[in-house]
Amino acid sequence: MKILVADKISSIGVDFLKQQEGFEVVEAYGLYKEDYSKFLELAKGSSAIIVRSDSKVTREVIETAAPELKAIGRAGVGVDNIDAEAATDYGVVVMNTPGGNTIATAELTFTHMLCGARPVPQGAQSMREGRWDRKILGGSELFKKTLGVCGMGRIGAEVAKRAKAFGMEILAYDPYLSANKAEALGVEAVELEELFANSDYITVHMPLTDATRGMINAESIATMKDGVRLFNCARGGIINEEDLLAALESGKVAAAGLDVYASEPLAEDHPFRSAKNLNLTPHLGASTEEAQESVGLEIAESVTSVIRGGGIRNAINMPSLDEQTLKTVGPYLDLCSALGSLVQQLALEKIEKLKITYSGKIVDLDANSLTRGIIKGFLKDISSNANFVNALVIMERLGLNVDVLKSSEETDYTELIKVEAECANGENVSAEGTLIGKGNSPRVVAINGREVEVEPHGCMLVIANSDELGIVGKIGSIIGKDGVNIAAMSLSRNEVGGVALNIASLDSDLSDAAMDEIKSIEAIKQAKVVHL
Ligand SMILES: NC(=O)C1=CN([C@@H]2O[C@H](COP(=O)(O)OP(=O)(O)OC[C@H]3O[C@@H](n4cnc5c(N)ncnc54)[C@H](O)[C@@H]3O)[C@@H](O)[C@H]2O)C=CC1
Ligand SMILES: O=C(O)CCC(=O)C(=O)O
Repeated sequence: MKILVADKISSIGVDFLKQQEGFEVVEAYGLYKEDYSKFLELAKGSSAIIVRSDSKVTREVIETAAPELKAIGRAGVGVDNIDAEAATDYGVVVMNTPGGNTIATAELTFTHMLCGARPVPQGAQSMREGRWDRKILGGSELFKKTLGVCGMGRIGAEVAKRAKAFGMEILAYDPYLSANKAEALGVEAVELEELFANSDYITVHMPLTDATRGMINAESIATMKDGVRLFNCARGGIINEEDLLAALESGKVAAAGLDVYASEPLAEDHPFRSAKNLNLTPHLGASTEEAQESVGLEIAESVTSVIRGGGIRNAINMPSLDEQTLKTVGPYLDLCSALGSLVQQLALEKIEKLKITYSGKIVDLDANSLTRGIIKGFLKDISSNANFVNALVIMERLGLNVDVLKSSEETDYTELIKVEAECANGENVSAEGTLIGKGNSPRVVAINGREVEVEPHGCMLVIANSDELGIVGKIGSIIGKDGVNIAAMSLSRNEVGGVALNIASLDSDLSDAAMDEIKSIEAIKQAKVVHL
């Protein structure tokens, strides 16, 4: 299995990958920018692609690597360089490593804040240039100043903790910040306008989204204190670059520090490079030994786990599935897939909606994974690449609603999964199943509400017929004549002389001629071979 490491990650991560049996690790640092067609050539057939922020994993890259591509790993937080939608379409898990570079980025932010308060970079530069600029390089203190933190997530919170140690007051703006967390952090949660109006220092720590793009611009800067200091170690574009330049020029903004830019790398002749009171770093937030070791190893482990069919952690395009959850839901997944596939194959009309009901002790399990398992099975014969990642998206694209219910109603089983398909003609097709015995064997225990007991795998002949004498014999002899062995048979009927349901598990498929003969028996209402 080829693992393409497109950006330089820590050698600990690369060594971990190289130690994995069956992995061919291809290191292609810088190739994305230097020779894109060679990069695409290398991407072809990769099971995983690992990046930091230099290489982009676009739809074209994903299409090129598909269908082998299973995982895209981002050694870092921001996934703006990965087309997650395309990855989902192709059933590829996208994972990042939140947390691994939090401290590194919080510390760099604080470095920028300190350099915004005291002109250390300017002082260092003047000393290199042989000057002694004591008189013009005065600064101010962080102590007793107000810091406005926009985005009180992992990094924002770490910055706030450090600011408190420096004796700063902290205002926080984050629409998703709970009152409890604000209290625990000792920060005052406020609206954005209040933060802008009352802060001496403002730092942003949120992703670049439609809501955050240009959040700090000429208009909002005008509402800030004169001499405010601005910092961005999150994503370029949150602070409007032209407006920042103008505000630095006018002195409205006394100092600023940036680690990230609307376009990276920053152009050689970008006006930022000569702006006064502006400290720039080349996207160094995560560039500490510790952070890189942490995210490099973490992403190598996460990618390996996904490729080997293990737990999925920190996935951004599907719910993560830790080893423990996987262990608990694992035994149900074959059953789920079989039930989904069964209703899809048994429906004679166009299906308009799926209804899934979980009853009994299963309601405590991770329903999302089970539902994805059912839908994956449902889509088996509809979409060639349906998997856990893209199952829900494919259903949405097909316009098929999925209702999920957790029921407290008692059933004959300690746990029961029921999958019902509502068809265009108003008829429902349903299959119910459970796990039995110590080995947690999957069993289909009802079809269309009729009790059966069938092991759901291989070839199954499902027959509905009017309950008449000798039908089973007739069917058996046609199957035997066709040279097919019946492994098991389950019979059920609603009432004597009513409608009977026969399910024959077959060792191999029936010929068309045998199927025609079965269908020609007058009492047979429906006969279908399903493959699970
Ligand atoms: N400079 C660098 O090298 C690095 C930059 N980053 C960037 O820093 C940013 C923050 O990272 P983390 O703290 O790890 O992420 P996080 O997900 O823990 O925190 C982001 C916070 O932003 C908040 N938020 C979302 N939309 C918002 C809005 N419209 N207004 C205000 N707040 C909003 C969220 O509620 C969340 O609390 C990300 O953009 C990440 O890509 C992260 C690591 C390194
Ligand atoms: O990999 C890097 O150095 C960039 C880190 C970053 O921006 C992030 O994790 O969001």
